Amino acid sequence: MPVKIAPSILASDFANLQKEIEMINVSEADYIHVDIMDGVFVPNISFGIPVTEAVNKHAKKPLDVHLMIVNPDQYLEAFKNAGAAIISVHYEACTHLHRTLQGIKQLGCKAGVAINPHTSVELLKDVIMDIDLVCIMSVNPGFGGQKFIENTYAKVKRLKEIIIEKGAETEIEIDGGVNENNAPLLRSAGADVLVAGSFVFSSADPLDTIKKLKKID
Ligand SMILES: O=C(CO)[C@H](O)[C@H](O)COP(=O)(O)O
Ligand SMILES: [Fe+2]
Repeated sequence: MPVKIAPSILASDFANLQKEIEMINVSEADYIHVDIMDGVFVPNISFGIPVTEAVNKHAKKPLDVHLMIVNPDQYLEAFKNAGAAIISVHYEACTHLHRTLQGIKQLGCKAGVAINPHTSVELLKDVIMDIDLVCIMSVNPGFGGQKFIENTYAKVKRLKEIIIEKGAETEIEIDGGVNENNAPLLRSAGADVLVAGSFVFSSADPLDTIKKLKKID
């Protein structure tokens, strides 16, 4: 499978969101990454359900919804109804992760688990068969435009080993500080999906930047 690219609209121009979505629609991107921040789980507030719904009205690519919120179970159905194809919850925000994953799947969405930089991939071993996508955070969640944490490569490699060992079909997504320098290294470590916010939207030609990321294989 070729690498998948998920531009994060967190770094886009919110006042021209429709235009930004239309750019992603005609690009080689695979998903639209939607960052939901509640100001409690992370020290920032982004946007929520109505904006996700508005994005979905124009989107021609699946919405990859990254919930950086406490009590995610309470909002799963609302995000499904707002258009989410993939819903990722944070490991650190779920007391009953297995139950939460079943809940996401029952809604007909792909079930993702995001892990903070301090969270070991070893903690996912017992639930890996139930996870469609692991989102390894390569920055501390809450803000776009942060510096990539180098330890991520080792985490990707180890997680890939666990997935193979267990015979799971889980995809590995990397989120935070992805750029043209670390993308090929992440790919060879075992990454399947690369989220890119600032790198895409701060570039002079976002369409071309997405194309370049897609070509790293
Ligand atoms: O989840 C996120 C932040 O918590 C964003 O998806 C991530 O930061 C992407 O933005 P950038 O590529 O600018 O780092
Ligand atoms: Fe994200």
